[in-house]
Amino acid sequence: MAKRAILVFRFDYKANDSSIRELEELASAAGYEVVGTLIQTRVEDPKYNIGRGKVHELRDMVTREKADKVIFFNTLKPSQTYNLRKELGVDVIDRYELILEIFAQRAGSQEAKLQIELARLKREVSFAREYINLSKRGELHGFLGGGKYAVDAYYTYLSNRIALIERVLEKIRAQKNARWARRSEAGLYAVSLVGYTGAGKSTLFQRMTQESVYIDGKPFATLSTLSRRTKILGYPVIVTDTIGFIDSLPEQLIDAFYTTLGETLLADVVVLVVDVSEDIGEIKRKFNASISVLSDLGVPLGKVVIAANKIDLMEAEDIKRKAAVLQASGLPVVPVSAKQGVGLKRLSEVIVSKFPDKVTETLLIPSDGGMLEEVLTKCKVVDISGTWDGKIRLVVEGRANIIEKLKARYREQ
Ligand SMILES: Nc1nc2c(ncn2[C@@H]2O[C@H](COP(=O)(O)OP(=O)(O)OP(=O)(O)O)[C@@H](O)[C@H]2O)c(=O)[nH]1
Repeated sequence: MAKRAILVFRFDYKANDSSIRELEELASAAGYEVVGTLIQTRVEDPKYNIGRGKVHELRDMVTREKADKVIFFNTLKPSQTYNLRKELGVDVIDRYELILEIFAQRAGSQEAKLQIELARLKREVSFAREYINLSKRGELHGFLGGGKYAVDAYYTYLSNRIALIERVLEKIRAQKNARWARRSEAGLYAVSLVGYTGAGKSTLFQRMTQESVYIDGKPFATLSTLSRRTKILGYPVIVTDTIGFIDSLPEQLIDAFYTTLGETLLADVVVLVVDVSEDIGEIKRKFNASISVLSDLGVPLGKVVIAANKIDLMEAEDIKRKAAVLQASGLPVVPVSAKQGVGLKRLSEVIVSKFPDKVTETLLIPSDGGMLEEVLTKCKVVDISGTWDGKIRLVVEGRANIIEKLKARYREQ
């Protein structure tokens, strides 16, 4: 049975609907049933984050709705979490921990698991710091029980563990880079799908690779990077699906997920999937968030193609209007429906037009031996014919260095 959760929002000035919607989506992605929402507009209360009167209201709501958990939109200080738990008698977490819960549920690879642990530990460190400060000021009041010595020891343990995990992740990252280098050496162009969570990356990935990945319409369905080999208009390609972006993702989480997103740096083409069925305000907000993540990663915008997705849900006029908004960014925009397979040919053409170092060459290869198979896996064959002396004439397109190597191979034979 789904756990019952109450969502709490404290806004400084006025309520923000998209923040409310987003936390609801995150909570349901983590498997909670949202049984109540409490919103307050006021400055932060140091003890409970929300006002004391609201805490009483929240306690009544927890009892009435038989809630198991209270989830705060606002980042809670450890002492606030402690005070709220004591007052409410149920577990209290914030948005950061909720995202970690989702990540932990979806983590597949060793790398993803380590990244999540790292993010958790970093949060713990900031908690331990606050414990130390509170204990110095003599304000612990039985909070954490263990006293200053235990907290110091715990702090050291956390720091050592963080350093260790960072070293392991560094190694995994280096191995990945080497793998990518080998792929491009094998002639494969690399295409990465990126975008705001829920934009339809996994659906497009599945279309492009005709293989099934985990899709359930919930945020972060794709946690660890997924790569598949396929052909786009005849070119051998590695397509990679990446974790969904989310704006105002806590900075420590962005750090922790660098390894996953970092791969997009190495792609030849980055397809930014945007859900254009949403209203213009949402489209702009999510588009800007995605572009800023790409810039943070150092992805040159010249590599980026926008797939304006979910046009099956829209009128022609609306598609035009929204595509124009995205085109204002100066990036190429292709309207598509990943779900219904509309616009994918045009998308493929734009992707291929961005492949770097592309050359066309004619090769003459013997009809025996494995050479034909090798050529087929490494480049696009534009034309194929037989010669009078039993050889095969191939017109091929592909990466310049690969075709050079193939020609050298041929001369050797
Ligand atoms: N109508 C419509 N729905 C789509 C289309 N593409 C994707 N969807 C739906 O949108 C939801 C999210 O799609 P996903 O492919 O899981 O999105 P994602 O970007 O991979 O999301 P994360 O993995 O969470 O980052 C699913 O319910 C899909 O069925 C489309 O072209 N049209």
